[in-house]
Amino acid sequence: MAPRPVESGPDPVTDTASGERPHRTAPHDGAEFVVVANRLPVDKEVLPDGTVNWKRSPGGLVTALEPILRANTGAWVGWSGIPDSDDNPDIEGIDIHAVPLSAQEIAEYYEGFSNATLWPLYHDVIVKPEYHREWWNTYVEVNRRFAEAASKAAGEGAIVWVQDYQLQLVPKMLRMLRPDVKIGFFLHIPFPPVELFMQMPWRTEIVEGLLGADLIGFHLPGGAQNFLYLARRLAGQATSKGTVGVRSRFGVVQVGFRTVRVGAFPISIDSGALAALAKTKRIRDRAAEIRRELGNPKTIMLGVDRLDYTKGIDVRLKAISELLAEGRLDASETVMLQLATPSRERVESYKQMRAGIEQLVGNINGNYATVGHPVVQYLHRPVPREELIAFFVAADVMLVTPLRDGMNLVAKEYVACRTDLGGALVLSEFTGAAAELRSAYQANPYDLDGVKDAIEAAVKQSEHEGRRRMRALRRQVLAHDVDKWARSFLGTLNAESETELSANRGVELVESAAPVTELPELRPATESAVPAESHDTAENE
Ligand SMILES: O=P(O)(O)OC[C@H]1O[C@H](O[C@H]2O[C@H](CO)[C@@H](O)[C@H](O)[C@H]2O)[C@H](O)[C@@H](O)[C@@H]1O
Ligand SMILES: Nc1ccn([C@@H]2O[C@H](COP(=O)(O)OP(=O)(O)O)[C@@H](O)[C@H]2O)c(=O)n1
Repeated sequence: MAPRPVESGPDPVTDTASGERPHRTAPHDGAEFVVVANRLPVDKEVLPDGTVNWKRSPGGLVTALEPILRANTGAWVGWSGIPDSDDNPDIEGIDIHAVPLSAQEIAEYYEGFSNATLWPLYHDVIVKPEYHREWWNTYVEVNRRFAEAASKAAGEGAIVWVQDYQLQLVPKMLRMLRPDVKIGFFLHIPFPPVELFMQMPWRTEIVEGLLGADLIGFHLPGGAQNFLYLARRLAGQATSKGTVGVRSRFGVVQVGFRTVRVGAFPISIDSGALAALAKTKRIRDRAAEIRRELGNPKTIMLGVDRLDYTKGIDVRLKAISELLAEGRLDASETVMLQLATPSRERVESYKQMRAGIEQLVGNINGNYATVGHPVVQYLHRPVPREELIAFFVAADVMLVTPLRDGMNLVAKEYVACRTDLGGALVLSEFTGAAAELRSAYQANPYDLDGVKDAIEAAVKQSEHEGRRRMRALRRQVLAHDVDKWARSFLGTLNAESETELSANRGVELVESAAPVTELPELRPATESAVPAESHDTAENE
């Protein structure tokens, strides 16, 4: 069978509802730089007196991109997070283009295809992905609306940066509407192993959707390599064959006359700002107060997560329960504080997981708490930013145990906050962060004995060992912040020729293959950090 070119005619992704090819929208004195993300960079807050306030979202993406947006006539295309709302908040310096979603679209595009199909499929099928044709149709339709909004927002020759798994069809749709713009795409979650991706009924459409971009970024080289393999096998495109590096040795897919680059750009946090805040008297005083409020135990362990089955909250609770049973942890001198932000609460797998975790918390406290002294303290609510930073400063051991996580910014935030070189980080090997944070106490979250050993080692570490490890972790996190992430991605997107990217010289294209339906013989690496190549870590420098 002949290879299917990406830009071949009528298909469900790029055709309009009327069956006509989309028209290029009229020109373009819009923004020079456009971010397209599922969510807007602001959250709606209704004050007690009824007035509406739009608060900047706390995430790293907004922090990293806001200065670039303000410096360049920037626009942001996204959903407000509210059903059926035509709110279009005014944000100084950023042109906001809200994409309204109906209740049905939220159910089918956001909760359905994004979070009950793609999310579990891309996270190692920890729960079973659901494949429903109506969800897919709504995903296509909503992606089209985002592409149309981006097309309207972008000025002639603009740079458009599309974010994440909810919008994988936007690059191709936008290219059809606006061939003049430069398109980047970044995937914030893992890109799955080929064998798992092949389950997806619409796998070719997704690969082709992404190939509409000029640069496709992943957190880890393994994800980039999985994608290159699929571009060759499913979309029939010629691809480079060398291994992909971190912010270097970019892969290449040749799509007709267009060259699509594929690379690894591990995201990070605003580490300098966080460290500065963590050092303030206000935060240090609050951290000391938190320790007192928790009864001044010898060891405070902390978990900070969205309540998501990928985060392995159950793993750490089971490990703690067994350590207490075996007398390796003493309930009278240990407190585990688990902060869990409510997330995707209408998705069935999230409801089930919440019930399981709350039962584990109850079991541990039932067995080991004394009156007025629960061993596990569990808060199911959002926590204000400064309070969260004080928790990081107060905690002796940070537990980050996901079964799979694209990056995990919490691990980096904890490290950034430990300006005192105190504390210890227990980190799952299956996070993106594990490839960089080599001096953490790393463990395989599927090996409960290994997790227990890592927790025990972290709790019992000597001060000297703790300082040595934290110093190395901090070097890495401070040297590689979110600004470096945004600059390296945009710098690569903007580089006109391969020779501008020194690492990209000598790319050899391997021949394209016909699309396959059977599983490939050669298995590219999973996106796992195991076995991890150390990302050019300042830690090791
Ligand atoms: O928008 P929600 O459905 O409420 O979910 C929140 C975000 O979760 C995901 O975060 C991922 O991105 C992080 C930053 O790159 C990364 O560290 C983490 O490992 C990922 O899970 C999701 O990718 C975002 O789109 C969501 O907005
Ligand atoms: N209770 C909580 C939990 C997380 N967070 C923040 O949410 C972000 C979570 O990012 P992450 O990369 O660890 O994981 P995802 O939730 O993006 O999958 C971090 O910036 C946390 O500080 C929060 O503000 N409050």
